[in-house]
Amino acid sequence: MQQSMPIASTGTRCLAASRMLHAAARRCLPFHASLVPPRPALWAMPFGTLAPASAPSTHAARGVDVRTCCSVCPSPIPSTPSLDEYFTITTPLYYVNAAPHMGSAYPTIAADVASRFQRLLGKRVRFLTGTDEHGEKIAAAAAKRGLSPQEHCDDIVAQYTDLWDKLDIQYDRFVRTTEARHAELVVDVLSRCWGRGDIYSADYEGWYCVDCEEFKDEKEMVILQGPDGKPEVQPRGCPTHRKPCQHRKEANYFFRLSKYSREIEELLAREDFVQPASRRNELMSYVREGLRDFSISRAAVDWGIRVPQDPKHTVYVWFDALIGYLSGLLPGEVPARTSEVPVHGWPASVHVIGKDILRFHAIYWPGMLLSAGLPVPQRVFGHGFLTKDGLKMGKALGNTLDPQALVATYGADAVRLYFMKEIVFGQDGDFNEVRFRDVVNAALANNLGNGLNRTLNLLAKFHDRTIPVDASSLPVDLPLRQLAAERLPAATAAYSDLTFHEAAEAVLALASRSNQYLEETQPWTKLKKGTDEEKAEAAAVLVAVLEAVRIVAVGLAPLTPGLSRRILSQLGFSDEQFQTLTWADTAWGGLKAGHRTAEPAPVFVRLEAPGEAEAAAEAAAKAKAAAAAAALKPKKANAGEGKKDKKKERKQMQGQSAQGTQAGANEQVSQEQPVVV
Ligand SMILES: Nc1ncnc2c1ncn2[C@@H]1O[C@H](COP(=O)(O)OP(=O)(O)OP(=O)(O)O)[C@@H](O)[C@H]1O
Repeated sequence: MQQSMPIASTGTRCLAASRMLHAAARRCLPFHASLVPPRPALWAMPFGTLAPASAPSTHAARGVDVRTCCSVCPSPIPSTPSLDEYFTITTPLYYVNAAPHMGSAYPTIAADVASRFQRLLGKRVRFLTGTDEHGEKIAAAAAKRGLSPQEHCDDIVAQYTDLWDKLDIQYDRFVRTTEARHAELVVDVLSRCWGRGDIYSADYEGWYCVDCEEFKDEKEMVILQGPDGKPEVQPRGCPTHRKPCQHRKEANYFFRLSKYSREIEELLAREDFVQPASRRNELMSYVREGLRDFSISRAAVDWGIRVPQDPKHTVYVWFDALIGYLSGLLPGEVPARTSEVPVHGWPASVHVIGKDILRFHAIYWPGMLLSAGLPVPQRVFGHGFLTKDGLKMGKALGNTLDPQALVATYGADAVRLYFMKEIVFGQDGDFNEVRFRDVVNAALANNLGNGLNRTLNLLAKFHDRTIPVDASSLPVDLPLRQLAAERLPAATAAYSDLTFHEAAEAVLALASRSNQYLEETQPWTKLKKGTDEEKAEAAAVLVAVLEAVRIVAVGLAPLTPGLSRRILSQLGFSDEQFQTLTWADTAWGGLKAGHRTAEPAPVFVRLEAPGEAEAAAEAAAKAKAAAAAAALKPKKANAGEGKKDKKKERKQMQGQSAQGTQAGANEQVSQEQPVVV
């Protein structure tokens, strides 16, 4: 554990240093020297600015490792490679008061999509997710279940990791705030803030929302309606949780947030710090009204990290949880020290969070980081709410949608695509299951899956599953090639901006156009009866469609990784090739003459309502039995027979192979798919 210095001496040393800013501090501690006004905003400094190689440092002069020599007087922060090489993204650290719901899955899917895209770009991605496990709400939830808080947390965390696996979430690190290393880092950060004179003891009185774990300003509280529509006796309530707030008076330790008002205001003035931009104004006016210090300890809460300077207190759950973004980045083998943080992917490129916790991330958190001598995150994205009857879906209200059931019924790709495509990231959105099936079927089953299957069947029938010409040899003004050149850059920009619905639309437009192109050109006719020239033209159409679908598969890989893998497998690419894709693979020209595709099989099974799926399966089984019975009867010459055969043949040529029914089978399709190397 980190040593805890007596408060007085800690404060004295730092205070002394800051009084001597122009003299000794400048000589001895570059960190303190950085406080000498005028100074540029810390977030504007590139890595290494806090500890320029040329800066005089007594630490360095003494030959001491600057990262570990001093935790009380903050040591200089070592530099890391360029920020451009990194992409560090975080989800909220979810509060484990109850099982995850669709609202918990939503930002995690978004962060996964963003990080998969950045990996394709070749960035060194750190995707951090995890859980916030301390505080009175957790202790109460555990007691209600007759479990110890730790047992309760372990159980809920297992539900999160299981859900992330089922949703195909490829995180790099799952942080838990009950980890010993996390506690060590919290103590270290707290000691730094203490050392800066930013922590003091005071009484506080106010209205507390236990569900938010936050004191509320009276003016933001809402009048709650009683069951008969009349205001309740206790009229003050939390605007998010619609529950009464408790009036509390406590002696706590406070963080001097007000000291960082100017820096935070400057930070918010930066256009790209808080996104979407519409959320910035709200925060700006909150800051302009004057930032108040916030309490960072609780005397009455046992389930938390002890404040080493006063062990009667535990660290306030928000001060504790935010530091999870730092402890989660530290690899197991390095000491859990603040000075290690910037060499392991900090600052975050983006924190993805809900709009409910924007104030903590865009105001309190930067204040804490500035005090601890760390860079602030580059971007904070406050997404909207999934709602039910106009209210935020949440664990506290219990009005949730179960993502486990949704994935079990429809598969991960469908869930991922729907929420990213249909709800503008940043705005609120409602869920409707019928619409969900319609949207996903239109995009993935009809346009993409069916189009691919039809084309592959034609290729199998007329070209022995072999690509006849290089896709790169097709004319640059070919409609599909032109559209790909236009839409893929749009998708690149949209993924970078976290406007996922635009990315999905840009890529899917190519899938839809491919299907249309197939209808327009009708290659099956020419392939069957055409001249040599016409046959060559039709072959080129097949290549163009398959190449477009290949590009769609790469372009959709961040959104629907399972489906993309299945498509590429159908196109004859190995699993290894899928694992090593890059965004450059969205360029036209990947399919080469002589390349063999796989035996055609559906890549996406149409979604149907659970009951309908069973009914359809039953009907299919009956039809099969009837066909088998009919086959046993002696055949009669029949004029209609030839026609039927023709129809059947045409259908086969168009590749309209019977697609299965239930979407759960989509995952199975992927497992059963032969991978052609
Ligand atoms: N309805 C929702 N829509 C979108 N995101 C949500 C929703 N509910 C929770 N989240 C995400 O989870 C984050 C908060 O995590 P937390 O574990 O506190 O969830 P919660 O369900 O809101 O909890 P509670 O209902 O107890 O307040 C939010 O900032 C947001 O990113």
